[in-house]
Amino acid sequence: MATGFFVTGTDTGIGKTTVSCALLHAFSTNGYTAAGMKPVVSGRKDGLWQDVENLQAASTVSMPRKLINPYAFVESIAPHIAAQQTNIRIDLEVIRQACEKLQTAAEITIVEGVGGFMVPLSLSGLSGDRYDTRDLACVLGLPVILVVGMRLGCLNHALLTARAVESAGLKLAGWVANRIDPDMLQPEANLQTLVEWLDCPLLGILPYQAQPDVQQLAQYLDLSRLR
Ligand SMILES: Nc1ncnc2c1ncn2[C@@H]1O[C@H](COP(=O)(O)OP(=O)(O)OP(=O)(O)O)[C@@H](O)[C@H]1O
Ligand SMILES: C[C@H](N)[C@H](N)CCCCCC(=O)O
Ligand SMILES: [Mg+2]
Repeated sequence: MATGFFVTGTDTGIGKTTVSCALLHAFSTNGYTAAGMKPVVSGRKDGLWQDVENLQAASTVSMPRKLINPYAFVESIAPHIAAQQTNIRIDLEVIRQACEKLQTAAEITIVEGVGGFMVPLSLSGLSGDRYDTRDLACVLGLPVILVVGMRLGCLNHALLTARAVESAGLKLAGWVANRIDPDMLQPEANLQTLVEWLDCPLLGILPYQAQPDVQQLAQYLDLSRLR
């Protein structure tokens, strides 16, 4: 099995952190040491970057903040715009080295992306200067786990993302159905569609929980299905 996974999703706010934390718990329940990483975060609330806090809390090893989260921006905006505003260049090599250190400290590293799979990270979008979260996943060279936030529109987003992962030359290790919308119509038919159309294993179906409990949600994940 791989020693790390890059967790991407169908959008921002669809459960990447929730699933990443559940994965960390699932791995630690299975006897692995596990470290969470959020290379780039934007959006500080009440003095905290909640994604980083949650991943840190779900990890079994204690690592320096700078390694867990090399880049943190205050405003809740696209990271390359936040980077531009603060004159900070997101350096993929810095992230790669931090990830490598986490990987030597823990048996499994779970890296949460930012937003969806093709979020700009470079300061400039002019051709030649461009890189995004897909390039980050490639630099880390980790197999990808796709979190699908189950709501109307997710079929298109999930299939586009799977195609982008594959055309980047990365392995899709599995996908997770996260029931974020309790009122979604035809959830089973949508789920079945993705089972048929996504060419990677379904690792679990996480139920809707008004107050998500990542330790409980971990029980819905079957790590033995990871490809
Ligand atoms: N299974 C679930 N049931 C109910 N609510 C959920 C579930 N999974 C996630 N949520 C809620 O949805 C919101 C977004 O989840 P989360 O922060 O994990 O998304 P994300 O994809 O990591 O977002 P971001 O793009 O900001 O990193 C949170 O309020 C979270 O508690
Ligand atoms: C602020 C939010 N929660 C994330 N941290 C950043 C999401 C970036 C999305 C960029 C985009 O695709 O438009
Ligand atoms: Mg998150």
